[in-house]
Amino acid sequence: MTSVVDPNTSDHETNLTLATLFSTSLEVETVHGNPRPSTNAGGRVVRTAVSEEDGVFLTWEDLWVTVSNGKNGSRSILGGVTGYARPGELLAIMGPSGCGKSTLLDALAGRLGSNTRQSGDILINGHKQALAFGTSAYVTQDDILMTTLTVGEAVYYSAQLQLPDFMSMSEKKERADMIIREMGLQDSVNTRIGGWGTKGISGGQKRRVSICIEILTRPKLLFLDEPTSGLDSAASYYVMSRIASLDRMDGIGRTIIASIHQPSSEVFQLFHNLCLLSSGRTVYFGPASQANEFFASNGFPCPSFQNPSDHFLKTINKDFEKDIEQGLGGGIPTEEAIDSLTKSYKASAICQEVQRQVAEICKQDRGALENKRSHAGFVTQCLVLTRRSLVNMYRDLGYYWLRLAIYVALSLGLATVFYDVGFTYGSIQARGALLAFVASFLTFMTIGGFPSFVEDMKVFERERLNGHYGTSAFVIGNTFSAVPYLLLISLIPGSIAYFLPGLQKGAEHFLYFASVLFACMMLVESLMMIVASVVPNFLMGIITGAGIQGLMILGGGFFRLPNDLPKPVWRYPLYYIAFHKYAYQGLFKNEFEGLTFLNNQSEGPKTISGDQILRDNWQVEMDTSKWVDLAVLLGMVVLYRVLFLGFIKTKEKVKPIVRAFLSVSPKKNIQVMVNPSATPLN
Ligand SMILES: Nc1ncnc2c1ncn2[C@@H]1O[C@H](COP(=O)(O)OP(=O)(O)OP(=O)(O)O)[C@@H](O)[C@H]1O
Repeated sequence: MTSVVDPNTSDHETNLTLATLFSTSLEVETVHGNPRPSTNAGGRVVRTAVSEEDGVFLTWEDLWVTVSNGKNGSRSILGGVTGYARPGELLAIMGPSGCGKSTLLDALAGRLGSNTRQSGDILINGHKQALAFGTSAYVTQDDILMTTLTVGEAVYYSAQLQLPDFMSMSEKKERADMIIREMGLQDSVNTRIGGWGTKGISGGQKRRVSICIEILTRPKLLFLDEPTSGLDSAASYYVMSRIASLDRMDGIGRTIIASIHQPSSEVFQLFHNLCLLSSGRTVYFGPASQANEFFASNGFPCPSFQNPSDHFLKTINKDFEKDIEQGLGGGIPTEEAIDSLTKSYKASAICQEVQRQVAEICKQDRGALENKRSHAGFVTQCLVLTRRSLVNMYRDLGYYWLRLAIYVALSLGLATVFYDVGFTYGSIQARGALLAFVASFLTFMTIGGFPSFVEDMKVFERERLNGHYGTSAFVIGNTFSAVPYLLLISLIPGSIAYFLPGLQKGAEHFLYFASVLFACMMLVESLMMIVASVVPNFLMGIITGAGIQGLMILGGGFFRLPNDLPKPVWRYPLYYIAFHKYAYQGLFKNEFEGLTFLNNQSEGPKTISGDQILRDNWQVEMDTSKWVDLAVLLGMVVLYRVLFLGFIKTKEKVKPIVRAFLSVSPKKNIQVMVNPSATPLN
């Protein structure tokens, strides 16, 4: 087996060869609006004449990522990988499934999960800098999109949110239309994206919508995790060539890093550099055009008529060891082939050149990358998010319409059970039970919207990490868009449950009743949004939300009267924290104040005033008016929303601190690795 470095070549000659090797893939071509990919007649990638000045230089050196294996210690996912990405170049990360491509992208983009540990240096323009929140754009492997929107709406709303205010609406729309056309989605502009239960566009089209949204602002640093999955070979080629040609739009060099599974030979020619991984180890990092030669010189020549990328992946895929041993690997076990390639790469001049490039990039001081991208102003963001959320809520049957139908059915049930309660002594208990049911159970059912909240949170997290808008704008948009729907639910089912049983007459009394119902539903929604931001899982979130509400209902002072509540915990502080306390007391005052109840006893009729019932039966605090209770409820709505905002902001702030805390020195990592088969070569 021969190495790519000829031992007879002098250092000077080696450097010259490498200089040629690295520059052959970087021929400069000035392009005049040519939409074709930047390959020359020989099929070799050429670099367009772009400015590197404003571009982003990304380097990573000896990067390790490990995850805890519970009692078994740690497992390394990435083992000491080194590389770089420069403006005007497209770096492709390839390797068998599970080799660590997404992990490398996540590490570079600063988005590793909290159960991982990272070490090594990742520098942006030679500086240690936290990415995310707008410094880069990342098209993740999952397409997290608002399923109710059409392709056109998704991209237009995104354009309005991301593009700066100095661009007019028509300019923003023009940019969105252009990107939609570039990604070949013009025929699906009016098709809904679709999701669970509703078929919309195909998986490949969703991939392209995700890419459209992230390239709208022409980010300087773009990460793409499998951008071509679900696309046919022609679509893959066009999508990748559009991505590769992003530079030409304004002549600024873009740094693009994409993980890719099965590039056709045409797509392969678009790559400037190739990073080939196997079990987290670097098998090859260098010019894509030289990878074939590297494999051939190490005894793995690409058979004629075979796509080189297929050949590379077959050579280093050990997941199907038996088949490969029998038919494809020429008798050499894959593990051995990988070890040999990895060692050969480490010893090669290509590897040395990569390290030299990394050191050179780090030496040049280009200044840290600006954290703030110019995007739409705060007011525009709030307005666009409110409008988008209103449309989403209107079209998502599960968000409010199903709830409205169930509320109508339930209020009809209440109306029949409590129909015309009258003014006898017996009606006192009936009125109390009816009001408590409304304040507890009708509001409790708001948790039915939780799956939709979780979907909203997922979209928010993706857009937020990519810096599309701020957290406050999201909370405001989400709050205001819910108002009309909750008003509808408070008024329609509310009036059925109020008038048919014959509760206290008068517009003021009904409006108060509907306002309390509205405030309670807003509160439960806010509570569930807080839960969704902490527990983004349907089942666990619903159980958590239901549990919290169950405790508040118990301590609210109806099922056990206030004076009978056990003092520790239940009376102090839960009774005062539970919004149900204010809802029960407000509704009771609204209902009983001013009414008189009659008891026909044998010794003659006896009356009892509403005030007396409030004091003696329900133990209501009579020194405050019902309006104070409503004001407390509305104040709680604001407080819960502020808490929601606080939770998201704290999560954003705490995550990088936890990440930094978990990043330990490489040596420590090597020591904790217990699985020798996963130990990367040094
Ligand atoms: N946060 C994590 N916790 C535990 N294991 C993880 C974590 N992240 C990644 N892994 C494991 O690391 C390995 C590499 O995962 P990664 O997603 O990076 O692979 P990949 O090359 O992108 O795969 P694919 O091409 O199939 O998407 C997998 O075995 C995966 O299970």
